[in-house]
Amino acid sequence: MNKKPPPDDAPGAAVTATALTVTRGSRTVLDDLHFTVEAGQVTGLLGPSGCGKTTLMRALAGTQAKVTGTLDVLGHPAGDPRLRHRIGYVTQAPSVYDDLTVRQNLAYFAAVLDPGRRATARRAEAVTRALADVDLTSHADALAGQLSGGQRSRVSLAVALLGTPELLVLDEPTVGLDPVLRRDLWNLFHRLAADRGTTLLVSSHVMDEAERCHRLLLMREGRVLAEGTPEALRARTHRPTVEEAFLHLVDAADRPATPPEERTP
Ligand SMILES: Nc1ncnc2c1ncn2[C@@H]1O[C@H](COP(=O)(O)OP(=O)(O)OP(=O)(O)O)[C@@H](O)[C@H]1O
Repeated sequence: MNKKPPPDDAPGAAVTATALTVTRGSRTVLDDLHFTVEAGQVTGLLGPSGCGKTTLMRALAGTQAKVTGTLDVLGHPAGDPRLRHRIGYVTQAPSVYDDLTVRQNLAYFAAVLDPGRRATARRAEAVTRALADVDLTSHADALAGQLSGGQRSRVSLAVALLGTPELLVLDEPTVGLDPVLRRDLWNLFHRLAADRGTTLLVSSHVMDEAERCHRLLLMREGRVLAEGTPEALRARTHRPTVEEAFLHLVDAADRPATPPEERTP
């Protein structure tokens, strides 16, 4: 699994949320969230479908309307134009051009990020590196439209890696991938954190992916149920797996508060 421990001299929080609330339509979809995402670590954002993971990621990337509270990202308010090149956000739907090859897709996005003739060599280098990062070098000349779903989502990830972002926000990047590709991607996430100091926030609704993360944000129904390392969550709940810890926390949250007269002294 290659889950290296985070460095001892971790540089603090890359993201800090205080009273973060988001409404969509008439619904409060994120309700008074307080959490941090530690810099240089892989943080898993886990919770059932519909709990608000995508909404939280959109808020971080600055693409979500009706956000209140404080959301500080790399020292700036979320959505600040200065963050544009410092964050890589990969949505669930791969954003690639089907009629271009993998390399042409990357070259196109590289030209948007780093335009001009003088940057030609730098762009070529960035494209080659991003292709290698996601293990698509051998498919560089294939049309994106002829790739499998997993390969297409890796092209999207490669696009996000072009600008060497400090914060990578990945919305369910391993959905639909076979176990070998899932393992390879998690290894890549850990290499990015360990070798480049990248901060990663990776969402998933598959609880077994939790064990691969340095830290977790467990969400449910628009709230953060728990935050911490997988080890701490297991220890706190006396459960052997994060999945069981999560279910225990859900049950505890659902249990009506014990009336005072029934409490043991
Ligand atoms: N455009 C919208 N208008 C109103 N409500 C929305 C809109 N988009 C999403 N929602 C609601 O917001 C809630 C959170 O959705 P969100 O997509 O953030 O959840 P999620 O945890 O990412 O789910 P999934 O794992 O299925 O992608 C859901 O209850 C959803 O129905």
